[in-house]
Amino acid sequence: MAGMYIKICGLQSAEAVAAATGAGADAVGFVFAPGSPRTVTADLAFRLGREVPHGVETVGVFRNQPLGEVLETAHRAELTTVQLHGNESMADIVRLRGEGFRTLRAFSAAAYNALDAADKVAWDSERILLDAVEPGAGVAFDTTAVKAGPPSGFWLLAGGLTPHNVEQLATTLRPAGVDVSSGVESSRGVKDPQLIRDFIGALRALA
Ligand SMILES: O=C(O)c1ccccc1N[C@@H]1O[C@H](COP(=O)(O)O)[C@@H](O)[C@H]1O
Repeated sequence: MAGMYIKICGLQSAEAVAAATGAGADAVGFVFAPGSPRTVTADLAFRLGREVPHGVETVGVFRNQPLGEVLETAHRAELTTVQLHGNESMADIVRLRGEGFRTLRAFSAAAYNALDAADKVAWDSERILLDAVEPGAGVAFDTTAVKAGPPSGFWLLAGGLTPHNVEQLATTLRPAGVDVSSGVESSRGVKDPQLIRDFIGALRALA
């Protein structure tokens, strides 16, 4: 698991960013999706992003927002990466890449399984994330969906991960990486630096 990609999402403080990057996270996430308890402004994400070591991705999380708004926020916050959690298209991904951003496209396991064969091939060539139906709610991922036919390319596992279950789920499902938010919080929307370190430590301890 030493090579597993780890993203810690929904950060709102310098302390949480330091806990994630200090423990060896590959990516930190800032939520811009409306209605989340973790939403930040572009200015705060920019300031927090300045504390992130070179090589660690700074990911903005969006959900069904107009692409112009996504681009403006991503440029203003100087993000490296845009994560899309709604009905965004492959054309949106191509446009974002053209503007210099890396991308992650999230699907619920059920939505991914419902893709037709051609769409699956297309999305498998992108970096994708498989999540619970309600992202950011600590709801467990439906593992049966992936056991039937996991993506063939780079994919992240998310949804209800914690320091206690991540090693077992990652070992069983074999994603390229994992993404967590609720499972490293002391209460909804409030990150716990020790839980962040425990989560990363649970994976990094395994060679
Ligand atoms: O974290 C949020 O509030 C959020 C809101 C809207 C879309 C995505 C969101 N977060 C993503 O949800 C998973 C983490 O889920 P969990 O809380 O660990 O169960 C991760 O992909 C976040 O980027």
